[in-house]
Amino acid sequence: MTSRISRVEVTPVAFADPPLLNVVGVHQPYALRAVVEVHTDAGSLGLGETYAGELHLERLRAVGDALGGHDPYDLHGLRRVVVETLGRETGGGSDSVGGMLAIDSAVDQVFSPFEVACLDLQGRETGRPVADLLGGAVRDRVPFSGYLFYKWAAHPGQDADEWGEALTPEQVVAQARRMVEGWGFGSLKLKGGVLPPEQECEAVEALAEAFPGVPLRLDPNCGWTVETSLRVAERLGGVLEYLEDPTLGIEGMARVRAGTGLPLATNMCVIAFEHVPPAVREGAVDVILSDHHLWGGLRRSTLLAGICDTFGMGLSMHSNSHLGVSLAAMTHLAAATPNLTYACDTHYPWKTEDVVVPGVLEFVDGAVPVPTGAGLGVELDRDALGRLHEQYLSCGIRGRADTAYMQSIQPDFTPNTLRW
Ligand SMILES: O=C([O-])[C@@H](O)[C@@H](O)[C@H](O)[C@@H](O)C(=O)[O-]
Ligand SMILES: [Mg+2]
Repeated sequence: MTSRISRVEVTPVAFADPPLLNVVGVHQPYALRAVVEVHTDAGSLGLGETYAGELHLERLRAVGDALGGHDPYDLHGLRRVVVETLGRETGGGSDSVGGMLAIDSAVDQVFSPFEVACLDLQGRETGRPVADLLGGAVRDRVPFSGYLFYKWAAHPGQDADEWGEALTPEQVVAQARRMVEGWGFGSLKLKGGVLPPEQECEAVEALAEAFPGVPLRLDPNCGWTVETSLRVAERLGGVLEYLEDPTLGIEGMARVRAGTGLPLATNMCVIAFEHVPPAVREGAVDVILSDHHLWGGLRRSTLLAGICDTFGMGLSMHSNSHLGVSLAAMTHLAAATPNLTYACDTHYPWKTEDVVVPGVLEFVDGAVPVPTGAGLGVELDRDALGRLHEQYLSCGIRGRADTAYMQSIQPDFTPNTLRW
């Protein structure tokens, strides 16, 4: 008899996050995630992980409540449940919601952790790794890039963390050294948009000198005008593997791309399927950063990969602060995506706490060996889940608010978007 979903648990957790700086402010002392568990009446379990802002949690719970009796192998039906549930929540079916973008994007984001959990469950039941359910692994290890951030030594009122301050080129190089020595990363990405572009160029040049031959990326999250982007592209043309989101919007990116031979990548102007046609038409980008949390799960991410392939665009992978369930899902997806040839982003080295049992997800020479166990190959550490849930309840943070947190420390701060 086909097993049916009997119970869904959505558990928000908070884990310690260092004061990483970006274009809109600084990371709060805790990052939030939601762990999704899908249980069946046959005793099977599947895991997913996603964002944990309050509205998103509400939507996850509404969908979770609607999933009782659903066949966990029916992923198209699962998507219909998400569409119907969110449609009801916004006062009608998605067809009656004007604009579509918000609702469609919400559907993808809410669908994603349930899809991942159902694939994990299917893998556990069939004894196959999730990569096998996505067409099979084409690589047995997935390279990630070391993700460097300008940062303060500590959150206000706390002792310095183990990474220390990184505000100068020398400190950025020291941070990179720690990443390379600790995790073996063979490529590096610097989060920019924090300091004037000349200073960020100096940091990249210092990295190039300290790590000859290592592919480098710079991502100012639209901190620059088109003119500044072109100036930076000229200066760093021989140094960067790609420049990520130097400026705002498809049109702005297309203007930069028309003036440089340096490949441009994005996780900001192409974040949903409807953005792909205008981006292709206008020649806005060379590389799209996929993200299964945003693009509607693992199978839709492989659809995006096919589209990139068709249009001759490169494919890389985006990351936000995340835990081990997501790292496992990212690794299976990347393993089963032939044209994902760039090292993937991950915030994983920045966290000190996790919800999965340690030992499966290890970085070896900058890559994560694809878990070979059934499903995602990771197990929940129930004590850790409980502890991080308690931390969520007590920390008072209910959504990501980098700008508000920065303004609580520097009241005159305004986001650096298009500042330079
Ligand atoms: O964690 C951060 O501060 C990053 O800036 C993140 O929010 C971005 O979404 C991301 O890493 C990116 O590549 O743009
Ligand atoms: Mg980016």
